[in-house]
Amino acid sequence: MSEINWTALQQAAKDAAAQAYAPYSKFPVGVAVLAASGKVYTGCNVENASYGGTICAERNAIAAAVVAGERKFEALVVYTPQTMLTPPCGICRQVIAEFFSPDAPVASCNHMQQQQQWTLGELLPAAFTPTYLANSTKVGA
Ligand SMILES: O=c1ccn([C@H]2C[C@H](O)[C@@H](CO)O2)c(=O)[nH]1
Ligand SMILES: [Zn+2]
Repeated sequence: MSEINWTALQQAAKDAAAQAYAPYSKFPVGVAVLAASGKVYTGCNVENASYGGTICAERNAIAAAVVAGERKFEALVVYTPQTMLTPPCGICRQVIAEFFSPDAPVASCNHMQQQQQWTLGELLPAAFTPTYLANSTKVGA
């Protein structure tokens, strides 16, 4: 694994947060993901008048990377202009687990230059991953 440039990832996540569409929550979020290719992709939260249609910054960043051909990732950074450092929500943890290994770092940073870090395995232990599907036995087949 290459050395992770946290400062660059934090700046990319902050720039993405500036594009957040969050008129309802007023809670802008930006995310940067580092792909195994070395490229960085970003996403912001995109809310909807039908609140359940909202998509988090994490999932938008991962989707942007996937459409560019990426399938493996080394790090994810969340930026929020909040005093409390916010980890990804449950749905996003599941989407992160699809493409990140359990020991991959997931970090949260803010406008106060603070950063907190977890591994994906800490955020989502015993994750349901594609491995389980590959090992499935068809009942009745
Ligand atoms: O890690 C997080 C947490 C929340 N949100 C978004 C969803 C919604 O637009 C707003 C408030 O929950 O923040 C994210 O994008 N990422
Ligand atoms: Zn989320």
